[in-house]
Amino acid sequence: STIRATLARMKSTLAPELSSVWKPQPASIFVTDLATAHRLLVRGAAGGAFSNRPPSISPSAILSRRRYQNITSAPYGQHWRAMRHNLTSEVLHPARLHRYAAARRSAMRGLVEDLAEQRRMSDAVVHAAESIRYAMFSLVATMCFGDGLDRGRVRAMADAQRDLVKSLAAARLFAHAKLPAVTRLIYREQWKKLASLRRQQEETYLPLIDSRRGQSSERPAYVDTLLDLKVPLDDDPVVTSKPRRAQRRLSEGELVGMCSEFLGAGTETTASALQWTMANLVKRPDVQEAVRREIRAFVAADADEVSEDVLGKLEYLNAVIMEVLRLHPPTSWVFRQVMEDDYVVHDGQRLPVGTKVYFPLAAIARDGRAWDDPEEFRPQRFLTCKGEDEELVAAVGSSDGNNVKMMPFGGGRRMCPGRGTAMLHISYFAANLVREFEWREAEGELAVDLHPQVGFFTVMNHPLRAHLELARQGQDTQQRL
Ligand code: HEM
Repeated sequence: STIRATLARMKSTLAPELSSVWKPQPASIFVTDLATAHRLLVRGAAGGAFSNRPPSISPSAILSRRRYQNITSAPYGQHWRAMRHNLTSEVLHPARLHRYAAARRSAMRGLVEDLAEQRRMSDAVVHAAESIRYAMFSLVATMCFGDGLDRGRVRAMADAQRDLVKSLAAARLFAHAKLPAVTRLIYREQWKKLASLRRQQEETYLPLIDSRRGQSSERPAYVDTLLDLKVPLDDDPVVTSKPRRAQRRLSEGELVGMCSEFLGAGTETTASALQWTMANLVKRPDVQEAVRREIRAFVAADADEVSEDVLGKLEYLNAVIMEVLRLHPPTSWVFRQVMEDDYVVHDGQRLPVGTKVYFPLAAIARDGRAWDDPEEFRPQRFLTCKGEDEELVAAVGSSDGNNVKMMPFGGGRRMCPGRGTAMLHISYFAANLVREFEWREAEGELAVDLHPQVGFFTVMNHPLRAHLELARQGQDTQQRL
C-alpha cells in the first residue's frame, strides 16, 4: 500500500506537468532591431496590452510556487496595478523622493570615507566595486525599512542578497522547468540553497517589518506603504481605474518578496551603472577631467558636496551616464509573452498565444541604424540635441514613446518605475566621487577591463579597482579625509 500511495502521489504531481511537456510550444522571438522593439514594447499590440512577462525568475515567486507575486512577476492586472501604483506614487514620485535626501547624503559620505580609508591603507588602490555596491544597498535598505538600521545587520543583508543574485541562474532552471517537481528533485542542492536564502530573508526582514507596524513616521519607508496597502481580493486581469470593493492586505510572504524586489532592483542595477560610469571615466581621463571642470563651474570650492539641486545643471555628466547606460545596460533583457487577449502582429502574422518575445537591450542599443559608431564611448552624442532634450528623454524612454533610441529601462506599461530614482542616485554619487578623487587606472591584473559578465544583471567581468588621488581644491582635503 505504501508503493501504491507513492505511485498515486507521483501520478498526481507529474500528470499535469507531463501533459504540458507534450503540448507544442510556440517558437520564441528575439527582437534586436530598434524599430521593431519600439513598435512592440512602446506602441503595444493592436489589441490587448501585451504587458505580461513569461513566468518570472523572481526567486520569491518561484519559491512560493507563484503564491507570492511582486511587481516584476505579477501578471498584468489589478493586483499588479495596485502594487506598482503604490511604489510610484508613495515612494518614487519626485514629491516623495526628497524624504530620503538625508539617507542619500549619509550613504554618499560613507562611500567617500570608505574609499579614502582604503587608499590610505593600500597604496591608493581601492576595491571600488564592493564599496559602491554596499553604499547603494545601505541607501535602498533605509528607503525600504526606515532610519536607524544596525550597520552589521545591513552588511549581512547585503551579503545575503549577493548570494541570492548569484543563485539567480539556478532560479532560472526552476522557472523554465517543464517538469518542476522532477527538476526540484534532480537539482535538490540548488533548490535547497534557494529555499535557505528565502528563509534567511524571512528571518531578517520580518522583524524589521514588524517593528514598523502601527508607527507613524514623518519619513515613511517603503515597508510602511506596503503595510497600509490594500490589493484586490481576487485578481482581475482587466486593468481599469474603477475601485474594487473586496480588498485585502498583503501577507507576510508577499511583504518579504516585495522588500526583496525593492532591495534587489534598487541596488544591483544602480550599483552596476555607477561602476560602469567610474570605469569608463578611468579609461577616459579626458572625459573625467571635463566632468570635473563642469562640477567646478557650478559648485563652490569650499562646498561640502555636489548637492542634489546642482545635478540638473550638469549636462555633460548626465550625457556620460546616458552613454554608459547605452553601452552597458545593467538589465540585460526585457521579456514579454503573448496572452489570450493580445493581438500582436509581427512580419504580417498574428503571434500565437504563449509566444515569448525577448528584447536583448545591449544589442538594441548598438543598432547601427540608430547611432553613428555605436561601439564608441562618445558622451557628446547626447549633447547634440539641445532645447527639448529630445535624445535625453528618448534615452530613458519617453512616456509617449516618440524618438526612442534605446531602452535601458524597458518600454511601455511595464517600463521600469525606478528610472528617475536611478538617475538621481547614479548622478549624485558619480558627481561627488569625481569631485573628491582623481580616478586613475591601476596596473596589471587590477587594470580596468570593460568586458561584461552578462547574467540577470550585466556587471563588470572584473570588479572595478582603481588608483585614487585626492582631487578637491580649496581646503585641507588631506586632513578632512
Ligand atoms: C540603472 C538602474 C535601473 C535599470 C537599468 C533598470 C532597468 C529595468 C528594466 C529594463 C525593467 C524591465 C522593464 C520592462 O519590462 O519593460 C525594470 C523593471 C522594474 N524596475 Fe528597474 N531598473 C533600474 C533601477 C530601478 C530602481 C532604482 C527601482 C526601484 C527602487 C527599480 C524597480 C523596478 C521594478 C519594480 C520593475 C518591474 C516593473 C513592472 O513590472 O511593472 N528599478 N527595470
